[in-house]
Amino acid sequence: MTVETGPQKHEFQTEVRHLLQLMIHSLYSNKEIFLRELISNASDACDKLRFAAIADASLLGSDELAVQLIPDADAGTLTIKDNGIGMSHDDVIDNLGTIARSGTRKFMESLSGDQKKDSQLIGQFGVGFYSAFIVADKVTVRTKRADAEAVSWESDGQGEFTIEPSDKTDRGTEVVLHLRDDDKEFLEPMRLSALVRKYSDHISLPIKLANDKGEIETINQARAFWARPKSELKDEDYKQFYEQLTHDYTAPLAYAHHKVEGTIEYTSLLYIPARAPFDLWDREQSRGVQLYVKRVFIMDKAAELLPPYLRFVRGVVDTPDLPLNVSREILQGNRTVEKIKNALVKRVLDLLDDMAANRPDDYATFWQTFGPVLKEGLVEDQANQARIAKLCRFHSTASPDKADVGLEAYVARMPAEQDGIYYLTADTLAAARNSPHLEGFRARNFEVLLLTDRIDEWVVSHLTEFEGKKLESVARASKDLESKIETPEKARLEGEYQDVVERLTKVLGERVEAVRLSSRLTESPSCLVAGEYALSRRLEEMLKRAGEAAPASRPILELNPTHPLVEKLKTVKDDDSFADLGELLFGQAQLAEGGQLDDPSAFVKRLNKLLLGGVPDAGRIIVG
Ligand SMILES: Nc1ncnc2c1ncn2[C@@H]1O[C@H](COP(=O)(O)OP(=O)(O)OP(=O)(O)O)[C@@H](O)[C@H]1O
Repeated sequence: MTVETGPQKHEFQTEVRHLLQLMIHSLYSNKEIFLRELISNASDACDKLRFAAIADASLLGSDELAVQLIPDADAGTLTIKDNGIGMSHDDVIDNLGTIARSGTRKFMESLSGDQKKDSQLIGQFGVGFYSAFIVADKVTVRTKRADAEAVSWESDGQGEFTIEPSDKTDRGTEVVLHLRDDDKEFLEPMRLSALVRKYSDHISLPIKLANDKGEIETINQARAFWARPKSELKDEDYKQFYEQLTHDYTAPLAYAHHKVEGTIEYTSLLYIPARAPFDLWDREQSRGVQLYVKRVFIMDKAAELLPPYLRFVRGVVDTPDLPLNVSREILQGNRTVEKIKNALVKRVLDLLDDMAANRPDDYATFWQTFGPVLKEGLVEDQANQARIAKLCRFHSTASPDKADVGLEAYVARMPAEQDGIYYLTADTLAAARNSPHLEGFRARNFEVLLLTDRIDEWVVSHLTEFEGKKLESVARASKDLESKIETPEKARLEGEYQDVVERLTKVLGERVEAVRLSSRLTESPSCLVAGEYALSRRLEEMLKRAGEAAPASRPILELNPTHPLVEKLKTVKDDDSFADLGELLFGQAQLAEGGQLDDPSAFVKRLNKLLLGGVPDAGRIIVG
């Protein structure tokens, strides 16, 4: 029997193979980013060690945590060495052979072929290590955890990797890149220093490199960025730190840096990004700012420091007022955390107020990207509801193409005789713009907000007034609206139509609560409105589509007494013809608001009958 010795062979997970191929072929003109990714991993590894050392101080020893770059011109290798947490045999297999992240597939789907954009995606999806293969045709990783045997991992990035024991004795990881012939530039110390300053200057860990005289120097700033005085920092620095923090290479829209001393002490540096992360809508995804306690990294996404509706905010919070061994459990319900959180919410809202007031174009970008998320705050954060409401922007009949109408501006231009803030909810902007419900409001020059986000229906059920003005749906039978749309002819028309209304109520039976004349319509023949206390029609429709049992409320059918089709009803004596026309008016009212017909085929049959000349012809039927 032979005992197998030497390196163990493993195959890469299929996805890793694809990823490697994509990476190598799509990023050759932006090669340098590999250094940023590997330094970032090394720095994370040191953060992890520092964190582990909170429970076991012996881990830290006397060494300063640092990253070292070691170019070796003779061997043609560049080594990125750290004395961080290191990896065990199993860690190596898990981390450097598979991609356990759900983000990977999305990453690959997001690759656009535009190298600049694609290189920016890499860091965001947690696939940074593999960028080593952009410049290396072989990568060797030697690594050791304090509590495990050292291992050596090696691969040419083709489909397999090997693992074997290593003689490394000190804790940490060395990533040795066997540079391709074309990529030997990354052996030059000048080039390496320039790259570190470009990408990694604000990593709080020292990054070291030997100079021409062989002396080891720190080549970056190596100080916690947020702990530096504001006066020392330029706009550019804030942007660079943002890139390092988020791997998002689109400049942020705004940032705020504060040092607070008083009953609670903290430093916060908060950013509003200009673009949404791919998982913004995934409510399961972790989110939040980084938490440090006395400069020691504690956790990456401390969700407790900001409410969910501000989950787009990125940044860092550093406080001496929490214990170093703070866990997520301790964060929950902690009073210090609660206080910091309230203060951070104010800071973010201040930042947004300022942007809205002084930089409307940036604010428009913000709103387009994160508006629907911020709106959740109207529901979630009662205490700040009024402030959030001011920050919201909507489409309206006065601005149908751009969501740029704020409630303050709306109220400021309301005509004297208007006293509510009117809105219409619909599935699409097109449906909203063309809704028959708007006709009467347009005719009277009352602006109507057009709400088409899924969340809007929920929002208006919580935001019931703004600056003392009630928000009112135009698709609701509010008495208030009724009185406004009164016309002098109303009584006369009502007399004229009494018979039609009675007959139609009989035809439609259980399906409607009532039939009545409308003066909100000026062009369309009919529309449906919800009773004053009923669920909104759209909410009901949404619940129905989601398979939920919506409390069955019946709509009110309103008829436009000046429309020829409605006028025709008065003259149709034959009951069947009357029913046909009545059903069609009811059906089109359902369709016009994006609803579903109860019996579409019957509707189509009736429509065809009328198209083929069966329009209840008053003359003929009277004669008949
Ligand atoms: N120098 C290192 N020391 C210890 N572990 C490392 C090191 N480099 C990589 N790893 C491990 O390998 C994993 C995969 O690294 P990779 O760069 O592909 O993704 P990531 O670092 O998790 O994601 P992101 O780049 O978004 O931070 C890391 O999560 C880490 O556990």
